[in-house]
Amino acid sequence: MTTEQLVTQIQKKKSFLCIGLDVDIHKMPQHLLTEEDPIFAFNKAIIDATHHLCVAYKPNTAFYEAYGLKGWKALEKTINYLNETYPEIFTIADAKRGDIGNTSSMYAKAFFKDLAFDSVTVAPYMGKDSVEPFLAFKDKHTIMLALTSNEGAFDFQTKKVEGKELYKQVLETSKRWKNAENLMYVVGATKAEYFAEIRKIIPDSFLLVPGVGAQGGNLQEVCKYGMNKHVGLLVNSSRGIIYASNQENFAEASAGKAKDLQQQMEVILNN
Ligand SMILES: O=C(O)c1cc(=O)[nH]c(=O)n1[C@@H]1O[C@H](COP(=O)(O)O)[C@@H](O)[C@H]1O
Repeated sequence: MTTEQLVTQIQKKKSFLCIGLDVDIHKMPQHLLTEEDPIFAFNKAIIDATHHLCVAYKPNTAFYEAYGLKGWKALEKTINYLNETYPEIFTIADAKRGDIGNTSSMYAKAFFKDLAFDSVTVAPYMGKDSVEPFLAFKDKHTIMLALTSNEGAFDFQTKKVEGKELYKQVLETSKRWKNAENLMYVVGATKAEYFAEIRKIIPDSFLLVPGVGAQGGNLQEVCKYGMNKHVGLLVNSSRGIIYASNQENFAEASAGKAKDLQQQMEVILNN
């Protein structure tokens, strides 16, 4: 999917919501456990109930890898279902990959070709040759960790190296890489006070913003400092939406939570 197509969807749906499909079989409605593939059954129900309220879904691969082959199969069924049924949706494999060049090429192939995701999250730590293999894919997007939502972000990312915070160096340096137009960045919603500085370095890039909902990030604050003229934000909530209820009506309850966020986004977009 191109960035222009993503922007069109945001304008059409009046939403820049990304729903995180972080499935934990202990938290899902227990009546689904009798299904042949409970993880896929859960995802399908959530997707069918919420697809009109969001523009992206983000399965975090950890929640699938934890269940071995069955989990990977459910991930494959989920991305195929999204691509076949709702091709207008932007898909994110939250895998946080990155390795020496030839290994990164295989990771890129796994998520962009075999599983046909629109984007994948990547760690910047190993540098240019670990990220460029992902950037080589046309109309695919590499979402690089910049300033993450967790407490540990202060261990390295905000530390100054040669007078400048590491996350700023990540942003400035990566802008010069080959096919950098395919880069997006992760900035945590819990770090709203950093968005203005970040926008000075990357005014036009899309930002994936996790941390609204269960981690306590504030949507209005994020938008105030992080939004650009093309919106430029994908705000993610996972647990806050998908575990709204573990009863028979779980999908409806998730749609209610998604609608709450979508309506707040609509107000922001109309202002
Ligand atoms: O890359 C991510 O998506 C990510 C980066 C980050 O800084 N913080 C963060 O929470 N995430 C992911 O975003 C999701 C947040 O989930 P909830 O806290 O349940 O909304 C999880 O899949 C996290 O792994």
